[in-house]
Amino acid sequence: MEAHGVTPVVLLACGSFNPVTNMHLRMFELARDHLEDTGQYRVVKGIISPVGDGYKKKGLIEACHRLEMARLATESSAWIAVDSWESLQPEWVETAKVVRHHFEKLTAEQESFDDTDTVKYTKKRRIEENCFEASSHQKRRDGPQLLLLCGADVLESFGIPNLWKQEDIAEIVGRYGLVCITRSSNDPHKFIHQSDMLWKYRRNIHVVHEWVTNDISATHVRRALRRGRSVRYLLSDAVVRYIQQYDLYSVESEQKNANVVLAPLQRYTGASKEVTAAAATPDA
Ligand SMILES: Nc1ncnc2c1ncn2[C@@H]1O[C@H](COP(=O)(O)OP(=O)(O)OP(=O)(O)O)[C@@H](O)[C@H]1O
Ligand SMILES: NC(=O)c1ccc[n+]([C@@H]2O[C@H](COP(=O)(O)O)[C@@H](O)[C@H]2O)c1
Ligand SMILES: [Zn+2]
Repeated sequence: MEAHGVTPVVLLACGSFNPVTNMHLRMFELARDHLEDTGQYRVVKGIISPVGDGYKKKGLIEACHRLEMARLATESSAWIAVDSWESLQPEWVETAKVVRHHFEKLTAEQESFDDTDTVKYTKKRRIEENCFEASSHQKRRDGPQLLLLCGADVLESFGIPNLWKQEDIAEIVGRYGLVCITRSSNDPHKFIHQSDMLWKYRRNIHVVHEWVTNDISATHVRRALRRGRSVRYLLSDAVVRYIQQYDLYSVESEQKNANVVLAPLQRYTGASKEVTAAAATPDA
């Protein structure tokens, strides 16, 4: 039983995880501390959802390896797990759809958990209320609230033309909510202030300031690996061993999708699959 007024929360992080770094895991810890410190939330679970190969990002290695590395990295966590659904889809899946999928899964789990006559009656009444205003529709049910967890670069990517559909951004921040971790060179507060849509839903966006600036990025890690440099302590030891075992990151692997347009840009612009200089994948 939750303390009165405390909302259980599940955090969902979508991304390439190519490979998963210690900073990806830190994001979850930072978000949990921040949310629980408000006294309003209790974070019950964290989910890492690696993107499918259909995303076509430059240097993106096979999902099976990215999934396995994420599994190894989360083995020592009691509350963060990896979910393979997104990465197993044949085509790239919009993030709004991934969030929806996990929300429906959580709802189904909750329903099978509290399937008693009394609860059935309450649920029937809720269905009749049929209210979908902002993230309040999540709070009307007893199940946890689902929040998308991301770094400030992903939030700022909402402003890149033809990368995100406006209705998807509205659904993510309006219906579910977002936790955004600051990242060097990004200013999420300024970005929210400058966007009418994000400003409208600002109460659903939790900005977490990372005071111990940590600029690990998977791009830096892949660069170090193909130069034969150590990446120890940037990734968990099990992930480092796995990368060595399968010799995962090389000059060749970085050329994967080098001539292919990123899936969302292909989908929203109808661009041909071949890349032109202007449509090259943005790096983080
Ligand atoms: N150092 C960091 N600080 C804050 N957020 C981060 C950091 N590294 C990754 N993230 C966030 O983790 C999520 C997954 O990111 P992603 O897999 O793209 O990692 P990345 O390190 O940015 O990789 P790449 O360099 O390949 O883009 C994104 O929401 C991203 O913003
Ligand atoms: N329109 C969209 O839904 C959209 C666009 C761009 C990236 N994304 C997602 O954001 C994440 C970004 O990952 P990267 O930072 O590794 O590119 C991925 O999970 C990707 O699927 C979603
Ligand atoms: Zn990135």
